[in-house]
Amino acid sequence: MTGRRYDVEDPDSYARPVRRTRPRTKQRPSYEDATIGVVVTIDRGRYTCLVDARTVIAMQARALGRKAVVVGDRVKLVGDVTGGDGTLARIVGVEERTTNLRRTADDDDPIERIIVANADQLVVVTALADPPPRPRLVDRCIVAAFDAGLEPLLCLTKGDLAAPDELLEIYRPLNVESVVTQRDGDLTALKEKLVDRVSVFVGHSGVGKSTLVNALVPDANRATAQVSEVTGRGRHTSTQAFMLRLPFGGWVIDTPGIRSFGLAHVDPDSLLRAFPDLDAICEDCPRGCTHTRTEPECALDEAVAEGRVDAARVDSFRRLLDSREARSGDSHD
Ligand SMILES: Nc1nc2c(ncn2[C@@H]2O[C@H](COP(=O)(O)OP(=O)(O)OP(=O)(O)O)[C@@H](O)[C@H]2O)c(=O)[nH]1
Ligand SMILES: [Zn+2]
Repeated sequence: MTGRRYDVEDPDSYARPVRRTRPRTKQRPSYEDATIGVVVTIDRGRYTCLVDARTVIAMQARALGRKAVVVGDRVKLVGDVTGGDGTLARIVGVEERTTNLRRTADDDDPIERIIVANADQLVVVTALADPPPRPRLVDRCIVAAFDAGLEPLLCLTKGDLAAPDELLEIYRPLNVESVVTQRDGDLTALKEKLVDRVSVFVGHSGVGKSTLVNALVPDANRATAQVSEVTGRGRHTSTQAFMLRLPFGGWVIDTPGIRSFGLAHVDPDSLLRAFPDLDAICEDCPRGCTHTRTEPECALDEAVAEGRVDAARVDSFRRLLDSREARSGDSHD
């Protein structure tokens, strides 16, 4: 078993207090000499981190407690951080996150989870045809993005099969950015949106997400294969998020295992924050107003009636609010 060689050295030796006579708080090592790495993928307790251009495999030190480490996290590494064959570093800390993309517990998975940390854009990949677009799923992705403080980007694939106009019209009132792509087509517009940013790609099976990622990161397959070789854990099962460096600057995080976004944790005001114009209007709402269609005194209705805001925009915002409710068919399969 290849995993054995990792056990030669006790992975928790760094975390253990050296002198037991000191007060507890002072026993903690400061890890001032820790190296910072970015977690690019996780597989059964092995964290693949990038330190500069080096791949370093690590495991969590016990000192970290039950704190979850996710893809995109910037972590403090100690121990052997050379990335040499058979070496294993330890994660002793997680840097504060700028964003948290999360999903609520659902039937498939009873735990609320952070999926990805520190991303700034959510690329919702949808085919214009084959398979047909599923606007409700797109809505739910957009809600997850706004709630997490990520900017949504609609990426409409298979532009050779159908025109994007109808779908774009649905999202126009929300001012969501979009690009249309097709296989072997010009990706300049998409690349311009991705450059120097950390973008999470989501989309259900068959929309052409892999085709896209492979076109953007020519050695994507090699990178994932290499990691499974280094971790000695067999071929990458393709169920874990995987962060890849874009050759033109920035990162993409492919999320093959994310089949749905549970949204029960999303409260109306966190979504409202993504709509500053509507947010300002809602200052006049009664306390506890949820701004949905059924609210009798929501200030949005008055604003629409007085022509202070585009009715379609309010409608679209409320459609997003409604999409939080779970329904069968919300999975991306
Ligand atoms: N016509 C057309 N077909 C495309 C385009 N992009 C991808 N496809 C095809 O659509 C199918 C699905 O593409 P994938 O890239 O495997 O899709 P995926 O979203 O990664 O799907 P999974 O691998 O199941 O997660 C493949 O047969 C592709 O060749 C496109 O722009 N136009
Ligand atoms: Zn309201």
